[in-house]
Amino acid sequence: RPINIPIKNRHVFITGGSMGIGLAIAKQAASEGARISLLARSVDRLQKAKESICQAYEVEVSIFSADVRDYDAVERAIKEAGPIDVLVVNHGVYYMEEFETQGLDVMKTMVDVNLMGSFNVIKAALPLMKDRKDKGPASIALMSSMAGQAGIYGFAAYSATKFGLRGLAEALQQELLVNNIHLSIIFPPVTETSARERMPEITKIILESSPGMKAEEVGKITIQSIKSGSFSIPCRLDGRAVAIATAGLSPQTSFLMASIEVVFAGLFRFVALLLQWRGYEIIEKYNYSHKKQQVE
Ligand SMILES: NC(=O)C1=CN([C@@H]2O[C@H](COP(=O)(O)OP(=O)(O)OC[C@H]3O[C@@H](n4cnc5c(N)ncnc54)[C@H](OP(=O)(O)O)[C@@H]3O)[C@@H](O)[C@H]2O)C=CC1
Ligand SMILES: CCCCCCCCCCCCCCCC(=O)[C@@H](N)CO
Repeated sequence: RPINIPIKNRHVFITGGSMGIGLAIAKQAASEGARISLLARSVDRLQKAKESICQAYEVEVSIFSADVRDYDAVERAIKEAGPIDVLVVNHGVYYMEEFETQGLDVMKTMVDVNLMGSFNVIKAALPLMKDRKDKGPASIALMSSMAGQAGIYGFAAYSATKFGLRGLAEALQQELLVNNIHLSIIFPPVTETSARERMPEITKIILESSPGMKAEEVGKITIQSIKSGSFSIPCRLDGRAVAIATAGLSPQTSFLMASIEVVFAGLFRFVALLLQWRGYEIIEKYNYSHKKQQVE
């Protein structure tokens, strides 16, 4: 069913809100009159983020320093912040490398921060979210990635964590229906943020056809789509196409989008196969010209 989730005068709590996409989401929510809480590790960056929001908008901003891997620290922060109406689980780390050479310690960091960290945040926030004053429709939004809709060369471990968030969102939505809490999951393409982007050559070539987005655009779309209760949130036309191709058994709050998914399912599968074809061609050419062994 279609749903409306108000933002104005409500409490929006954003993990990883001190920079990049999280800060852009915070600024968009602030511009729409929300009370903001930010959680991240570096106090310095949190302070700067708070200043930059308060300079532009007259809203209350609270900051909390905690590592999402530390459940007790997360719980303390959330209890201090008070009942949450919109929880944006945005924190995340990414390291792109072939699975074979990437260290297990690096993979574990991604699992611990991206997946376990998200469990910690949601688990700590749920009791307070159920306790929210107005009992109006509330939201939990998870930050995935287009690499959480499709596996891409060099993203093996990262993709696994971002695919994981989708399973979490689909299952949790069924549990939280009774509490009028609505799940969203965002799938941005490569976004210009401060984070360093070292990646394999092949990954670079595959991503060449997908231009970068600005964090501000992702922030705008995220808040706008949370308000309209969208479950899957693609960020651009290409993302929309991938979302239709990978709709699977995910919920859909828009009758229009549901109809498009049903009618064009076959066509979008065809387009997906063309994309794979092109991707595999890139990989085969690269391997051939670098004289890597190739199985026919
Ligand atoms: N940039 C991109 O191209 C894309 C990014 N994404 C996803 O969007 C989200 C944000 O990415 P982006 O803005 O680029 O990232 P940034 O690196 O710019 O910001 C990450 C934020 O998360 C916080 N953070 C990182 N680790 C922890 C931790 N252990 N505990 C608490 N906070 C933490 C950081 O603060 P601090 O370090 O101080 O803790 C910071 O506020 C991530 O989930 C990412 O996977 C998805 C698609 C594309
Ligand atoms: C052989 C397979 C071909 C498939 C083609 C699909 C094309 C989609 C490109 C989308 C790129 C999204 C990357 C997300 C980056 C991210 O999450 C950041 N953290 C890293 O920059």
